[in-house]
Amino acid sequence: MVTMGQLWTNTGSALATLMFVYTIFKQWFPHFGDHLEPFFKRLFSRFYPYIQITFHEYSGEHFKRSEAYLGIQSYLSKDSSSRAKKLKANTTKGSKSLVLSMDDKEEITDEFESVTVWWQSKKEGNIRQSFSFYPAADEKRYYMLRFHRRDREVIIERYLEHVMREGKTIELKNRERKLYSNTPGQNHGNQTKWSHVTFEHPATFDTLAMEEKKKEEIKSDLVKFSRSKDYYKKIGKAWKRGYLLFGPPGTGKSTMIAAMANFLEYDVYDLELTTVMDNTQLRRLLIETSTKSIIVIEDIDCSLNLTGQRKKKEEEDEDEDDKNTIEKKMMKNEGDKKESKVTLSGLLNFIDGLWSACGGERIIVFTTNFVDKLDPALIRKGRMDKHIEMSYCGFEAFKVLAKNYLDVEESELFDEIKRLLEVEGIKMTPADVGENLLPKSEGEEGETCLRRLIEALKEEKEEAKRRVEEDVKQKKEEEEEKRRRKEKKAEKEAKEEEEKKKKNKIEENGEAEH
Ligand SMILES: Nc1ncnc2c1ncn2[C@@H]1O[C@H](COP(=O)(O)OP(=O)(O)OP(=O)(O)O)[C@@H](O)[C@H]1O
Ligand SMILES: [Mg+2]
Repeated sequence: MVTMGQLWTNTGSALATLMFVYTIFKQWFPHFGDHLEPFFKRLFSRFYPYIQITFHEYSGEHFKRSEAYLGIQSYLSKDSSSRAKKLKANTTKGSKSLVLSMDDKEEITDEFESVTVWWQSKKEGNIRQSFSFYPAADEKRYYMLRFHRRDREVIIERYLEHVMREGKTIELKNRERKLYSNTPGQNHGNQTKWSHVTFEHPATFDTLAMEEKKKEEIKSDLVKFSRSKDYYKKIGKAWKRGYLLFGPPGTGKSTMIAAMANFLEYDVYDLELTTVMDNTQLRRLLIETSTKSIIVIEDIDCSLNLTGQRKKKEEEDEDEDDKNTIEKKMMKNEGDKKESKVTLSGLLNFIDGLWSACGGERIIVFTTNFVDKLDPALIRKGRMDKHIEMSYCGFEAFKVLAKNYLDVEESELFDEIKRLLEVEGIKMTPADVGENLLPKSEGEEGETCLRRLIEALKEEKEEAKRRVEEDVKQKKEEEEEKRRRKEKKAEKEAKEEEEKKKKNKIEENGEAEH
């Protein structure tokens, strides 16, 4: 009895012999071979159980490298570097490291859902006679995927998508990240355009001085967001998330943005609203941003520089309600200034209008020193989904800084610092703490730096006391001034009233005489 395996082996070797004979035959009788070729192909495909798909490096117009080819190259780079025997190393534009891929004519296998596939890197074209460093123009490279025809469904429906998705992820990981800023271009009239530099900020969540719990919460929020493509699709929401970072200057708002970008490996778009002419330009800038990016608007409360005008108005009308909303600022901006006509509604449209959904995965971060000044419409949940307060340095945050700056994790001086920060409640920003901890000369001891910090904290306490006293004094003076003005006003009004009465009396008397 012949087993199935033996049958396949026999058929395979019979086919191979037939192909060999056919090749010889074709060499001797080239014209006759043309008639037989379709027949042989049909015969061959009936018994050959594999399917092949080729992915050419250049396909279509414009001599652009095919996305599929590049995706496969990235996908295979992770496996080929450990499995293939002959590798090619390439630097590609915008990539931060070498990309290893298998060399021509190499083959590796891959497994997916218990299905085995074979990838081959191939090259076709004329063999050159002369030596040259450059590839021949007629050399064509391609990847060939081979799999059993019983696995057709798995491969076509799921494996190829998996390869493309993984490849894209590896490509994105390998790319050099960029920091974009919008500057008015000289060649484009007043149009503002994105220009970029390589993003190389060293801040990470490890170096960020903040309570561990808060840090972990933000990190898991970011991770959850970046993995929620399908979830956002399911609930019908654009795949974006808004963060509002607020707190006094020097508490690490900008540093946090850099840490977020490094953590998620996103690009950063630093949007300067004051150079944006109008809502149309704002929209255009948004459309030009790429996926996997953080769009940052720093100091949103003073992005549109109108505080001067606001002050004038306040001086004229003292009793005016002190509701300093962005909308008011922007409305005035629209009327008085020619430079920027970005309105609150334009900005809101930018955040959650239809345009914000193009391109996918984006984080929008606003920073401000004065959260109370912002219009509630701007910071409501859904627009700014997560509000993060960046505050003065606590003991836990100090420990992170001491470790980063001085490599000190324990010291007897820590108790005193803890007392000053927690019991005395001295407020010092992480920026100032860091400055005090920074060794000022080569070989300065960690202990010296810690003592300097203790001194600075004590000084800060005195300074804060002085500030409070001054504030009280100033408030008193202001109230006194206000009272005086009110008195003056009342006096003036009484005087006017008296004069009015006098005038009326004279008129009445005059009429009586007539
Ligand atoms: N939480 C922090 N962790 C680590 N370093 C910090 C932190 N806060 C501030 N720093 C240090 O202080 C410097 C200033 O911080 P940063 O620019 O992030 O403050 P900011 O809150 O953005 O201030 P501003 O409101 O003035 O823009 C940074 O270079 C950083 O080294
Ligand atoms: Mg900042």
